[in-house]
Amino acid sequence: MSIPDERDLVRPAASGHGRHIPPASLARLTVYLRVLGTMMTEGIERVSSEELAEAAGVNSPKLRKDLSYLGSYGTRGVGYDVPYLSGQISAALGLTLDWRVAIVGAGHLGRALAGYPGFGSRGFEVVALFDADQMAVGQEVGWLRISPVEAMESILEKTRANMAVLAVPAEAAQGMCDRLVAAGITSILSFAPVVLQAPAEVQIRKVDMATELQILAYHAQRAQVSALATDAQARILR
Ligand SMILES: NC(=O)c1ccc[n+]([C@@H]2O[C@H](COP(=O)([O-])OP(=O)(O)OC[C@H]3O[C@@H](n4cnc5c(N)ncnc54)[C@H](O)[C@@H]3O)[C@@H](O)[C@H]2O)c1
Repeated sequence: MSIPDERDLVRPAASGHGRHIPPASLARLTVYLRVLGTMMTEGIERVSSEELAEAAGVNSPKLRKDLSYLGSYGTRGVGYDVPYLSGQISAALGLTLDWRVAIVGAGHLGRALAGYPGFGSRGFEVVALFDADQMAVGQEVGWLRISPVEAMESILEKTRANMAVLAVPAEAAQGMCDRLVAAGITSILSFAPVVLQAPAEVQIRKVDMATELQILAYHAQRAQVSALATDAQARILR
């Protein structure tokens, strides 16, 4: 490992807490958190910003900027304290809270999410899985049993769910969103390909793989065009 830069030691700075973190930085913080988690399992206690940035696939000025949103700054020659920084990012992302997730819709996606073992270690516990299909109700997915959507409100209360995932068809999404909001859920991740309406205090995140693929295709096409242009220029100069 290289010698850590002393600016790398992260200290809490009261002024930084509660600052708005831009979405791109927020996304990168989750990557730093994952990298730091791996470092902790490897017993690494300190890391320089260059090493952390390289492991996360970003440049170190960007990493420093992202960490500045946590109210963190460093002191020359020490490096980041890995467990401390990890705790600091977790706190900023709200992961030290108890997130109890209910999944609505136990089809292909809902079952895959409910059966994924990786959420627990990242602070999310799937506590309920609902479906409208009576044939699906009662089936086991991992350690969960699919509950009837008719009983959703009482089960949300009993399980103290505070976050929901919508994995229902588009036509059912708004109705289920309304019921979740009426039941007090204010954080919803939706996979349904539809724009959902909800009060301003409700956070809705939409996951749209098709959009992501389109963006990927756009970048791939631009890279191709630029490679062709470079090639053509090289031919002319030859
Ligand atoms: N965002 C993405 O990248 C992405 C990818 C795949 C699928 N999707 C979307 O995710 C959703 C689920 O996809 P899927 O492949 O799992 O579909 P699916 O048909 O396999 O599952 C949908 C499930 O929802 C249940 N359901 C229907 N109405 C319901 C209601 N009111 N309450 C509770 N359950 C209800 C159905 O019985 C079914 O089990 C769809 O809207 C789909 O378009 C999004």
